[in-house]
Amino acid sequence: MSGIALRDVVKRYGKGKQELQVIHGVNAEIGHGEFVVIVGPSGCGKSTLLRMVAGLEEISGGTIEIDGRVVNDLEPADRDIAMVFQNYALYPHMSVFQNMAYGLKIRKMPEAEIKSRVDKAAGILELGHLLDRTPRQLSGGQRQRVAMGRAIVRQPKVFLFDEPLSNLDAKLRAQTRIEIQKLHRELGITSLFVTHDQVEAMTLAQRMIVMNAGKMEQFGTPEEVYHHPATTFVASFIGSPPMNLLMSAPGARPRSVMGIRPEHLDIGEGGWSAQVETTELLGAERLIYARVGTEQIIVRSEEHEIAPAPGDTIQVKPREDRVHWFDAQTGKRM
Ligand SMILES: Nc1ncnc2c1ncn2[C@@H]1O[C@H](COP(=O)(O)OP(=O)(O)OP(=O)(O)O)[C@@H](O)[C@H]1O
Repeated sequence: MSGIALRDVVKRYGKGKQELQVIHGVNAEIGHGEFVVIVGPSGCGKSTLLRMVAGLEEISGGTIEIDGRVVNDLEPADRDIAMVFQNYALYPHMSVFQNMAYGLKIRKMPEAEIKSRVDKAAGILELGHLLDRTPRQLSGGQRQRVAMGRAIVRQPKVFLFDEPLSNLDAKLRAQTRIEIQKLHRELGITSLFVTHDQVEAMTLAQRMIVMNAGKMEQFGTPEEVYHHPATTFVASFIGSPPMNLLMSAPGARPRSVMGIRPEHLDIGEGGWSAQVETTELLGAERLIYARVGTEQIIVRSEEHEIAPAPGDTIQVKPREDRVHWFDAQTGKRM
């Protein structure tokens, strides 16, 4: 089974006084054919984790297995992985065909097999009509597809993606996201995908690893992570706008943080009195920024539901079955 297992994985950079631990014992089992996204803020260690799987960074502690085999001491070329980077790293003087074929050529694969693999990948990625162009003659999205094509032709056990969409504009990013999903459905190759963008993570992942400061905060499906965040960090990182986290709202419990998503605060009679500070119309919905006592809250309402002005008082009521409780000290879900 060509899954990936991370066991107590640790990373330290530097030596002696300069030593800095950036990954603190990560454990995760990624199933055969699964698409897993590693998401977290800048500097949380997600690229480092991916680069350790790739063999581009030494593993300071623990083990990484690919396909049931410990790869800690294997060179990147011997790990049967293919990586797609943010900067596509295409050879500018080679054609699209040559770029996609290059990795197979240096492995001395027969010409006919190379041609058949490149043609097949070009078909899947709709690059067939561009094979004679050089990267300069392509759009950003097309270049990214060539970079993916180069990974596909290798027929690796595992795909590793390091923020591959971050150089594309918003529209192209959404399109390429759909292409990557399609590709995964067709090829079913175990994939690890790094991004700092929670929307990208939610839409692409079968399961996601949420990282914070070198630790794994949660590993679950997008639904689990959204509806049952394991910590206050996950609650505020996933979801836009983030979950309201309140220490002193009416009904608060001692030493606890109450969590309630903006869409789970109903406007109407009863509940909390909230002073409106400002509102934002986003099209079909409106965000209302308000104050309950000393707490700041965000309410998400339907556009037609209510249009309060700054200074207005509205009544908001948390849906009881949608309230989350976290330990105020540890931030963990209770
Ligand atoms: N070669 C290095 N030497 C020392 N520290 C490093 C090195 N590479 C990364 N780090 C540190 O390790 C931590 C994790 O970095 P990493 O690049 O994995 O984060 P990231 O989550 O991928 O961030 P980003 O989204 O900004 O790329 C950071 O604090 C970073 O400064």
